[in-house]
Parts: sequence; structure tokens; C-alpha cells
Amino acid sequence: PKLQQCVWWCGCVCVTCVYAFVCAYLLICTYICVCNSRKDVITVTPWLAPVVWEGTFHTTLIDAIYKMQNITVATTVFALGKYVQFLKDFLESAEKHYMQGYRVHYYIFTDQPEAVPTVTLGASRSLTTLKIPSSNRWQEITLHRMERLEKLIETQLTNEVDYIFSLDVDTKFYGHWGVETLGDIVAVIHPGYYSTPRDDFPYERRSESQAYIPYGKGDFYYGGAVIGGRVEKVHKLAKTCRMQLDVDKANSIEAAWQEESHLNKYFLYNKPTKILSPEYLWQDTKYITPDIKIIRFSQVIKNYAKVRPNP
Ligand SMILES: CC(=O)N[C@H]1[C@@H](OP(=O)(O)OP(=O)(O)OC[C@H]2O[C@@H](n3ccc(=O)[nH]c3=O)[C@H](O)[C@@H]2O)O[C@H](CO)[C@H](O)[C@@H]1O
Ligand SMILES: [Mn+2]
Repeated sequence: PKLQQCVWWCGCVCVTCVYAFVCAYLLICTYICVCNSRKDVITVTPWLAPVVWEGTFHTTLIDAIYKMQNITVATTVFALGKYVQFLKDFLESAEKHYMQGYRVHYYIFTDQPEAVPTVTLGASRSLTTLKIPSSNRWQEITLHRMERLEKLIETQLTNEVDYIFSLDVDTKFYGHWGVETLGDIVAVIHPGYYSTPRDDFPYERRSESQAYIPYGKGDFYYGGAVIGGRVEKVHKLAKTCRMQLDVDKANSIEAAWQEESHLNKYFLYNKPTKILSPEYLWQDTKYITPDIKIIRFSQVIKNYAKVRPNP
């Protein structure tokens, strides 16, 4: 009874105390810090960009911020040649997990509009199919994504949408992907290299290429399968990479990992303002390490020889 009385009196003192709001504020701060604690992974870069991991953000709180802004998120995917087979799973899983509750406009670039599956879309979600020619080299297909992205933003998206994501189609969503991913210019850490020493990153190492990154330089190895951000920032990225790709083409050099190499070069000098952890780009074939608490988006298993037009 003595202890109960003591707690009761302390409670009364706290409620009436002039410092009660200070205590409450400190309690909330402690709560937020505990919620945000991930000591096992990097959660902020040296240039102060957050790295988004499970356990570092509060979904309800972030939703409350973005819901007031009435945003539209354009989402582009390329499905050329045999890659049209990936569209169904991509779209169906996106409708379950991707930007739920927000206005999303998918733009599907394909050479076979008739092969785009009919997927029931949620409220405020729409899809536009854009017919483009395919190529008999897969490298050409990935290389041209920057140019298409640049032109799409110029002709249709400026003043129409707020954010854009360009995503690989040979993928599936397995978990929540929401507005915590939004930022000015957003990159994803490639799942194959998140614990690789910098000098082993597969950057382009030939100085003749515009994508050249010397040894000793670089922050992360970013995946080409996810590029995002505000439309005007993504436009600048796509345009710059397209121009660099043009220079390489004129010099008959193709970077080690095509547009992904140019993307990594761009991000070296134009740092991403938000970085997504490999939870946002995993590979179905990959062994899951203890720091990966959830897989949100992942590359599906594919037989390269069967789906690509050339080896
Ligand atoms: C995980 C990751 O970051 N993946 C990147 C990686 O290999 P990937 O093996 O992921 O490349 P990929 O074969 O998936 O090609 C990238 C994308 O191009 C499209 N596509 C490709 C071939 C084709 O015949 N039809 C077609 O539509 C499709 O949208 C596909 O998702 O390196 C590529 C370099 O060029 C891209 O940067 C990919 O984004
Ligand atoms: Mn892919």
C-alpha cells in the first residue's frame, strides 16, 4: 500500500508540476529515440542523408505528413521483349504493398501493349501504356531508360506529378513500401554490395568512360533498379546521365554496368538526399543476413538465357 500511495502522489505532483510538459517532452523524445535505434546498420550518411531501414521510421507519423500534401507518384517500368511476363506479378504486388493510399500513375514502356495484363487497380491509381521499339541487345534496352525517363518527364509529368520512381520490372513487392521512401533525390543500396569494401564496387574503372570513378572514391554502390525523387530532380539526373551516355556512345565505349555505372557516377557528385536500404531492393536468390528485418521489394529469379534477347 505504501508503494501504491507513493506512485499516486508522484502522479499528482507530476500532473500539477509546472515542469510536467518538459518531462512529457523528454519522455516522447526518449520514445522516438528508442524507436529509431538501429545500431547494427548505418542510418545516416556523412552528408546527413537518412538511410531508410526497418526500425528507423514511424509509418503513421510519416503518413500524417504526406496525406496532407495530396501527392501523385509516377512510376515507370520497362517491359520489352520477354520481360512483359514480369508485369503481372509486379503490378499485382505493387497494388498490395506500394504507396497504398496515395495517387499512383504507372507508365509502362513496352513494345507489346497487347501483352500488358489487366490488373485491377485501387482507387486513385491509373496506368498508361507507352509503345516503344525493343532492341536485340539487352544492354541497349537498359541504356535507353534514361532518355525515355527524361522525355516522359519533359512532355507529360512536369506540373502533373510530384514524385517519380523508375523501377525494374523483373521484381515483386513483398512488404510495405510507402512515403518513407520519398525525398528530393533517392537512391537504393545494391543488395549485392552493401557490405563490400569500396574499392571492390563494380564502378566503371576506365578513365575513357564518362562513368569513370577512380579507386578510393565513392560512397555506396547504388542499384540501377530503383531511382526516385521529385520530378525535377529526377529529370536533371536522367538528362545528365543521358548526355554522358551519348558521349560514351560517340567514343564507342559502354560502361561496365551501362546506365547503372553512370547513375553511380552522378550520385558521387550529386549526393542522394535519401538512401533506401537493401530492404527496398533485394534478390530472391540471396541469403538473408540478420540486419535485413524485412524484404519489401526483390528481384525475382530469372533465367537470363531465356528472358534476354542476347547473352
Ligand atoms: C538489381 C539492379 O540494380 N539491377 C540492375 C542490373 O541488372 P539486372 O539483371 O537487374 O538487369 P535487367 O535484365 O533486369 O534489366 C533491367 C531492366 O531493363 C528492362 N529490360 C531488360 C531486358 C529486356 O530484354 N527487356 C527489358 O524490358 C526491364 O525493365 C528490366 O527490369 O544492371 C542493369 C544494368 O544495365 C540495370 O542497371 C539493372 O537495374
Ligand atoms: Mn532487373
